[in-house]
Amino acid sequence: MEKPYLQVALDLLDLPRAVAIAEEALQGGADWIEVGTPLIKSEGMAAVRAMRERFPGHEIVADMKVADTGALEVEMAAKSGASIVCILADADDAVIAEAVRAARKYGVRLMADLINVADPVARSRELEAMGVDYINAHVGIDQQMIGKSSLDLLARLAGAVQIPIAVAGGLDAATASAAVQSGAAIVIVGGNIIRSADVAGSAERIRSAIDRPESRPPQAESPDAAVRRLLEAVSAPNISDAMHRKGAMTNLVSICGRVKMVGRAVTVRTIAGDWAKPVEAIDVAGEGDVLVVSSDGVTNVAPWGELATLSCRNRGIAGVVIDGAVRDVDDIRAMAFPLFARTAVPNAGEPKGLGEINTEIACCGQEVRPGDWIVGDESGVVVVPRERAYEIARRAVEVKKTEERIREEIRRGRSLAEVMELLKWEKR
Ligand SMILES: O=C([C@H](O)CO)[C@H](O)[C@H](O)COP(=O)(O)O
Repeated sequence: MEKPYLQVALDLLDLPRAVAIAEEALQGGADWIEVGTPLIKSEGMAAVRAMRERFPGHEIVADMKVADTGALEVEMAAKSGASIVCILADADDAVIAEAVRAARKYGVRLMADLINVADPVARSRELEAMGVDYINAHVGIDQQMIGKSSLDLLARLAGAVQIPIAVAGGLDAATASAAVQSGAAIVIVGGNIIRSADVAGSAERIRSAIDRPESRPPQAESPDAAVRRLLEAVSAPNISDAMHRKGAMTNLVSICGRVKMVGRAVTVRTIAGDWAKPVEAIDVAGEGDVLVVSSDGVTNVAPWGELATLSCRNRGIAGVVIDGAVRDVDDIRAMAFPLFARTAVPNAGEPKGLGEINTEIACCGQEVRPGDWIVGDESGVVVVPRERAYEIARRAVEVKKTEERIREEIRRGRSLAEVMELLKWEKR
């Protein structure tokens, strides 16, 4: 079998950054350079021309995602220097036929992107018969965030076509290796190369994984464990960014300073400073849960203190959030327990049993339901709705990755405004 190609997808907005990142990726062993769809939308065919001029010896792939006017768009990309042009596999046959005619006329190859195709096997066969040169088993970035896998799509295509198959969608070294073992001839990687602080090193790791693929048994993981693992890897600000800057609780401080908290909510509504319900909720909560206590606006009485905290720690509870006051702060700090509250007061309330456990509550400006995910760190606390937890956790990981590369470019001497092109992207 021919050595698989590594195609780096430059899904960036800024051409000089894209050129610099392409250089580093080639140093790390990438072969083909993809001018990503976001780059084409931001910079147009100038991006394809620039890559052709800067990298004359490499295949330049223009990810046009052609949906209409097949001939015109293939011609534009070909005349700008692309050697491979990407079209949407789902485009009408009339578009595909025109794209194939233009590709032949201008001496370029066509890659059909299976993103969102209902019957990928049947469509791949049709595309091969129509003259498409490569099939791309691609799961798009938004689809990846809800758990769709490009490896699953690739597996469905086994033996379906004779033309080379590319694979794209969230690949890293381990999944790139698995893709090659499943027959991929071209491995396309975007985020896990271009957003890394060490682009050349990341490309190199993927290069060696595809050149010497290893079999690793897939790790079984429950959906809850996956969400927890992902949320533990990111910060509360990463999550807030992933939620379009929503979900943050207000006016809370981390009583123990530098602690991290991740868990599913057990909610408590307590009334008039009652501390019975919050304490009873400790026995309702399980290991890894977070108690979220709404205290009815009361801040002059503490429904929480050291003994409750100790009890939580014994049960393996991940943390506590109270939109009111706590006491015994010095003892709690000695335990370094994740406790978030508005303030501290010395007086406790009475254990009257007023309130409810595990009902929907309003707490620090957020609605919290039992089972929602709660993440806290020194920046504050965010609430992640349970039905979108996996997606938001995945998106937060992407936010963190994006920051890795930005941080590296700032370390190299550029300003944040320059890296982010703030002036260009101000809303007009
Ligand atoms: O084609 C892509 C996507 O639709 C954005 O344009 C990506 O290049 C492709 O998904 C590869 O990128 P990663 O998924 O980040 O590896």
